[in-house]
Amino acid sequence: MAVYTQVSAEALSRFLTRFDVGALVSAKGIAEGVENSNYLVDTSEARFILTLYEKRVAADDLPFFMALLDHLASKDLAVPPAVPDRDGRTIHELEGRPACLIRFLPGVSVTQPTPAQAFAAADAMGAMHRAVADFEGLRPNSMGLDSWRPLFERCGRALDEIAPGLHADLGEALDRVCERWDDAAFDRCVIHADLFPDNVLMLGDTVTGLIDFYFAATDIRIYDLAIMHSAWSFDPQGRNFRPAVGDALIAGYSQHYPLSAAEKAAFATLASGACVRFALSRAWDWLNTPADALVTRKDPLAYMRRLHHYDPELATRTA
Ligand SMILES: Nc1ncnc2c1ncn2[C@@H]1O[C@H](COP(=O)(O)OP(=O)(O)O)[C@@H](O)[C@H]1O
Ligand SMILES: N[C@@H](CCOP(=O)(O)O)C(=O)O
Repeated sequence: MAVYTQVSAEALSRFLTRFDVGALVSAKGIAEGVENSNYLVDTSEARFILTLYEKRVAADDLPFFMALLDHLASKDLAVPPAVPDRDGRTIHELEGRPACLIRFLPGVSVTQPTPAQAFAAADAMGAMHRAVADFEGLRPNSMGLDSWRPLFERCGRALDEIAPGLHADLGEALDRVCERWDDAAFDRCVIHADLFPDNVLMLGDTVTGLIDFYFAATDIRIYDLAIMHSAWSFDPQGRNFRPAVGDALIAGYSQHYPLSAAEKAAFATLASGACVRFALSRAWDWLNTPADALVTRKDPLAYMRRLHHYDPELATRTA
C-alpha cells in the first residue's frame, strides 16, 4: 500500500474548494506505489489523483517536478500535469504534507511486458528526451553515481543480514562501475530515472501515461534507457533475461536516438550502475522498513541477479 497520510473527507472537500473541479464525490487510497500517498479522487466533474509527498520527495524539488510535468504535457506527451487552483498555484499543503492534484490518465501498468509494449514505452521515453531539449529546469541527481558509495556505507555490514555476502558483492560491483563510468562521454538531459513498468500506463500496446517523475534529474541520457532495460527485460525476481524485450526497448528508443558506438560499448556499465543504484535503495529500504509495515519491501537481490547479466565476471555469492 502507499497511503502514509490519511486525509479526512472534510479536509479533502475543503481542499477541493480552492479549485474549479466540482464537488467531492469519492476518494480512495491507492495501494500501488511506495514513495508517496496517493488517492483516486472523483468529483462531480472529473477524476483526479491527489498526491501527498512523503519522505523521499523534498518540497523544494516540487516546483521543478511540476514545471517538468507541465512542459511535457504541453508538448502532447501522455504525462499528467498538476491542476492549478483558481490562483494558478499547483503546490499546496494538506494534512501537513505538500500536496498536488494531478490529472488522471487512463491505462494500467503491465507486469510482464511484451516486446510490442516495451517498444512503445521506450519510444515514449525517446519522445520525452526530445521534448526536454528546450526545458530550462535542472536538478542534480540525488540518486546518481555520487550518492551510491555514501548509501553503501550507510547500509554497511547490515547488508549481510539481507543475504550473507551482499556487502562484499555490492561493494565489488560498486568499485567496478565507478572504475568504468565516464560521466563526461555522453549527452545529458533531464531523465525520468525510474521508468519501471509500474510507471508506464498502457492500454494494449499503446502508452497512455508516463507517471511518477519524482526521481527525474539531469543525468546521462542513455542511462535512462539503461535503467529501463534493467527494469523491463527480466522477470520480477531478476532470474530470467528476456532478450526480445531488451531488443524491443533499444529499437523503440532508437526511433528518436539511435545508440552511438560509444553508447553501445558503455551500455552494460550503465545498466550495471542502474542495478547498483536500485539494489542499494532497495537494501536501504529493506533494512529500515519494519517487516510489519503496510508497504511491500522490494527485493534487493532481484537487482543483484540482474547485475550478473550485465557483468558476468562479478562474484556470485548473492545472485
Ligand atoms: N496521473 C495518474 N493517472 C492515473 N493513475 C495514476 C496517476 N498517478 C498515479 N497513478 C496511480 O497511482 C499509483 C501510484 O503512483 P506512483 O506515482 O507510482 O506512486 P509512488 O510515487 O508512491 O511510487 C500508480 O501505480 C497508478 O496506479
Ligand atoms: N522503482 C523502484 C522504487 C521506486 O518505486 P516507485 O513505485 O516510486 O516507482 C524499485 O523498484 O526499486
